[in-house]
Amino acid sequence: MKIKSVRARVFEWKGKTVPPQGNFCSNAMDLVYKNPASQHAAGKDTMNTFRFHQWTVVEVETDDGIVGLGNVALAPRIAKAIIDEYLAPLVVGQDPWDYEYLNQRMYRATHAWGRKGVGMAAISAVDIAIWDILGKSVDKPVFKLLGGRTKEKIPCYYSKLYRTDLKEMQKEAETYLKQGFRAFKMRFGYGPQHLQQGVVENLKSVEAVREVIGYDNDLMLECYMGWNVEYARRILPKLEKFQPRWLEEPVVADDIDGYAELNALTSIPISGGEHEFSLYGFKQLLDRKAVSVVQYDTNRVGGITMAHKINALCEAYSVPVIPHAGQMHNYHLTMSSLNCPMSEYFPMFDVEVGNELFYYIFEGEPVAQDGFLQLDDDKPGLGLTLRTDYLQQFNIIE
Ligand SMILES: O=C(O)C(=O)C[C@@H](O)CO
Ligand SMILES: [Mg+2]
Repeated sequence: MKIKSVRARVFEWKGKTVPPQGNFCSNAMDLVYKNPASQHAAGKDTMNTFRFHQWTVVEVETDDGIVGLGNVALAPRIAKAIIDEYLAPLVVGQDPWDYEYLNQRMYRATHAWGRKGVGMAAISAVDIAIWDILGKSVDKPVFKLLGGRTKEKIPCYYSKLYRTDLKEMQKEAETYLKQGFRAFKMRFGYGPQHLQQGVVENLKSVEAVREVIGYDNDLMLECYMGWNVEYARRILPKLEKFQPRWLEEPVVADDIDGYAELNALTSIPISGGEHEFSLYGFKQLLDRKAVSVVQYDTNRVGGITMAHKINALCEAYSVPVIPHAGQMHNYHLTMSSLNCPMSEYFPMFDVEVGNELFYYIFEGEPVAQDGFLQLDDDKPGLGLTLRTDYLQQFNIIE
């Protein structure tokens, strides 16, 4: 079997989107003041540069007609250009079963500029499509090629609770508590630039959610790189009483020493990894004890080939892996490793930040039942197909 072609298309959502609400989500751009001289990169809402209403879909076809589906959501147009220009020529004519060779070929050929960020995300999309082909070619789900079923079903956590009105957040938590979720991730809305009032607001929001879900359910806290070490040093001790399962991405991904200091500071585990890339990136995080939970995203980190290696590395360090965002490319890694205790889960919503877009492009994503997800032993490959019913709401760039 040989790879015959690689097709990368950018799906640009032109449908309805939910406008920014409240303080939504602290993030890295919060620490950059709005310069009146020019349009702030994030426009009105600082989360703007992190919203992604496009997705690049990759279809790798073999000479015997198998089509593998891959995807990338970071800088989709740039990722498409990288795939068209650099990656496709490296894999066309090759045997998809040589997936380690092909992953290394793409990683090394683009190493001068692509070892972090969108270069690795583009490689991820091609690699995911290759694994879809492998599963389809032997009529097995991808997780069966990675180690098989390690769980009867996958526990998942409800992930949203962006910082809007506290009563709204409590209603949202109540709704999903009633749907059987036993773990919840909420977002802070305030950071250093909001001074002590912001600290008070952050603590109030955690208290409000804890009031609804109680203390016999997991609560995770998301900062999305919106703090700095000084601010985190001040607020973390105040958060311990809420017993969070982890606090996520307090500072920018490059501040590994900052992560390590905060991870050792209190009883609250620090998590991260959705903005880290390659096996070596995670070795660095583990060697420096920067995180207590690893959260790579398989469509960013270097694909299934790379994520599978990182799963093994994290197991050796006894650091659990709970991949970012849910989505099928991550669920197969979680199902196939005992060191992956649960998955993140965004139910299908109106398009807001962009994580939801996956549901509007792909058919086959599992729907959580009572806080669990199931993968099908008899669905070959990733178990995804392209939807047609929302196609009208996308601009598609070939
Ligand atoms: O789901 C996450 O962990 C993310 O970082 C998504 C982003 O929307 C902010 O939470
Ligand atoms: Mg996150």
